[in-house]
Amino acid sequence: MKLFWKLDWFFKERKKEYIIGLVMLAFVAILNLIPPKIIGYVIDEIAFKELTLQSLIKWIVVIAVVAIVMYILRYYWRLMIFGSSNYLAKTLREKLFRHFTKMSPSFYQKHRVGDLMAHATNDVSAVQQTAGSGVLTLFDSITTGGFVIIAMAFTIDWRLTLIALIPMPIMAVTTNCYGKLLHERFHQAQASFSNLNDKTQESISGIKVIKTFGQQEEDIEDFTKLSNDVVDQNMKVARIDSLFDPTISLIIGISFLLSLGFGAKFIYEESMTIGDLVAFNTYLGLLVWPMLAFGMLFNIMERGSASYNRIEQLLSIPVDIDDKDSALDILPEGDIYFHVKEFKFPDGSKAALKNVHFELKRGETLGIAGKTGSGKTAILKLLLREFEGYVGEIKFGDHKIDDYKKLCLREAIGYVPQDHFLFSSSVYTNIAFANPTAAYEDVEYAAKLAYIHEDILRFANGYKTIVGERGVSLSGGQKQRISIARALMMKPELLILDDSLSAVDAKTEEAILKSLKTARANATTIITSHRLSAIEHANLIIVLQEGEVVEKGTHEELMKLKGWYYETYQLQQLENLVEKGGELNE
Ligand SMILES: Nc1ncnc2c1ncn2[C@@H]1O[C@H](COP(=O)(O)OP(=O)(O)OP(=O)(O)O)[C@@H](O)[C@H]1O
Repeated sequence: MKLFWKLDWFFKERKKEYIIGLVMLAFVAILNLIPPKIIGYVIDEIAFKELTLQSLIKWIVVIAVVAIVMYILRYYWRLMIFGSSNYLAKTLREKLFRHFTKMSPSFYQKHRVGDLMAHATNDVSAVQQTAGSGVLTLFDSITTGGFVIIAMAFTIDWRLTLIALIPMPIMAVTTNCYGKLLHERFHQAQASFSNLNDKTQESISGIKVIKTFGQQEEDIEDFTKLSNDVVDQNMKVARIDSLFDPTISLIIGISFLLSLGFGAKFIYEESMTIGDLVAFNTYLGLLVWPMLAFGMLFNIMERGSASYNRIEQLLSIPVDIDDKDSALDILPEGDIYFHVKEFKFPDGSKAALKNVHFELKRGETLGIAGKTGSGKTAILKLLLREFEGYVGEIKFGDHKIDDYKKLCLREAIGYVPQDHFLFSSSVYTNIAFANPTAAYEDVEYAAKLAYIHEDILRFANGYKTIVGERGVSLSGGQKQRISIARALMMKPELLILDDSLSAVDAKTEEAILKSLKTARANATTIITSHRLSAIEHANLIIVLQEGEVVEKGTHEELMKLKGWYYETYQLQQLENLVEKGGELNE
């Protein structure tokens, strides 16, 4: 029942609907008492040979009116209570989604997507049930049960009522035991559903890899294992859940037996009429539902509270990178000042960056080179404030990057990541992502700068072509260039290309870089690349090795150093020549 207290914020929000719904429910419970009483009267009138056609019609009319009023009230309380419970699901889903969008990449490193989806669907719907069926079963079992017992005791016979209630404490004790067992089992059932969800999500998104490696059978086997586990865990729940109905029916059966035996005795002693006993037994029949509802209540509450605990746990994880109270609501602009003595990823064992220092004037270009895993992307992630916890200082314009609102910082940076992601929508929507109301000309201009315009015109539906998961397959280079166009649409103060030209040929790379230079004359650019031709015109180039800057300067200065940069550049030039030679010979 603790869950009801935890959800009091929601019940307060929808107070009016719940009060109206519960008042209607109480009226239904009262009206429910009328038919058995009438049946008792009619039977006594028959027994005493007093029944007339007139009184029979009168009772039939009363029962019909009661039935119609109950019909209307039942419809409206359902609308009020079940309708309102939908809003709880909506609020929880939105809270979770908002929380997910605030979390940094390290949160997503620790939580699996399928698990998060299970929280937002299965757990939310279990909690929704508490606010719908849970409230109903609790209130209905108390009101209907209470009114029926009062009617039995005060309008028929209190002695028989007490006798009929003798088995009830046994029911209270057993259902309590079942409830405790259920709680733990529900937790396990929800956790195994999360695992299955995670597996499904991963298999569907990785289907191409699975097929390429011919791993379908193994994948199906893994899936079946998890699916069996879900069944096993739910069977454990069902084994306890199934005990409720038989236990309650048995106890009600004992009550019937006792009331029949003692009722017969009271009739024999003439302290009760036959009509009273029939009415009493009909009331006892009315107690079956509140008892069953009580059993169901345990099930709903335990499932709901296990799910609500999971949701609360997730929502209580603090946003690790958040705005300061006094965060600046301005877009950063100006020079970049990057001085990091040391940075370790939260779950990294050794420093990803050590003594990385550079300064970049507004409008300049920085090139970052180095072997794979040397820390190039780590620098960018710190600039984007995706990670914190470094020793040092990073400034953008006049302020440290953590002095700005995160949203402002990100709005000033157009980031084209290595692993670009396109949404399942049109090319146009993908490019205009940061500014959905952008004019067609602006989108086309950005596409032209990224050298993707011509390709787009060749697609079947031009800018309206659907791409992404449900759309046409694009080449790696096309995806990269659409991602660049998307970043350019922001007209960012700082453009970051994280190895974003790796899938385009050298000629296209050169053309893109040239057009960026002219179009973004006063804006700063950072390019990381394995192909040094992409950064050779940069104002400053740094070469990283195991997180440390080992070479720093302009292209000419680095060539004179005759170090890693020089050797790699020479090698790549040679490869270029060989490729061109190949082309000439063809
Ligand atoms: N989120 C992370 N958590 C822990 N360690 C990480 C994380 N991201 C990267 N690393 C580690 O930090 C080091 C630097 O990685 P980074 O991605 O910056 O390299 P990179 O130079 O960009 O490589 P590449 O050229 O392959 O993209 C690597 O050893 C990598 O394994």
